[in-house]
Amino acid sequence: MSKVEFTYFPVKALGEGPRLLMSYGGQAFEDNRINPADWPTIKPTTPFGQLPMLSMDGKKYAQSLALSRYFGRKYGLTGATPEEALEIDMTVDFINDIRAKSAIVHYEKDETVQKAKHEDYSKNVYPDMLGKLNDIVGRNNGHIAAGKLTWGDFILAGMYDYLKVMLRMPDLDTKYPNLKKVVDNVYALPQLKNYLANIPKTEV
Ligand SMILES: N[C@@H](CCC(=O)N[C@@H](CS)C(=O)NCC(=O)O)C(=O)O
Repeated sequence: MSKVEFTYFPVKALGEGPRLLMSYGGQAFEDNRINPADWPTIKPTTPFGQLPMLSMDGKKYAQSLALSRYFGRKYGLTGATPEEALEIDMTVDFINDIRAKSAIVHYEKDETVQKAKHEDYSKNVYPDMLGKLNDIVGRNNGHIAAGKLTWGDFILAGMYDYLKVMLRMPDLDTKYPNLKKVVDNVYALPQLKNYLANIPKTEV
């Protein structure tokens, strides 16, 4: 296999799941964190005009969840049965739904509308979704599905700090404590020690 290069912005967000998974699997990769000022030049060279992107064996691949599922398959993290794989997929999709809801608020340009949306979602949307996710993790032994470590745990762990910012919920750890358990379980994996010791600390 030729050199593997992973390209994303200098944040965790949608890139950290795949980065963590590659590190877990011992996959050497060039961790290309681009300067946002260079994005307009890079954009036309990507499969869908978006990042993250994985370059491997002369091909370019995109979509953070497809990349993560691919590494999950490679490293035996997709569950033991099609039903376990389904359970992982559905919970990852749900996490992504939470992220998408928060993005509706976060990227609203009108400040007054944004404030109103944030208040509405904080009361009527986030508690239900986060409560459900918290309960799922509670039933799965500190994991998002199948009662064990799967690629989906890496998605939640990689996105956790970003979610806190997007949800404007600095107290996420204490409000929905099971979510933090998933993060802690992933970040305690010995396979990640080297990667975690060497990444920028301030980014989300
Ligand atoms: N569904 C895609 C979404 C990718 C995406 O929205 N990427 C953003 C950064 S987080 C992006 O490339 N934005 C720049 C643009 O669209 O020009 C994935 O999960 O990879």
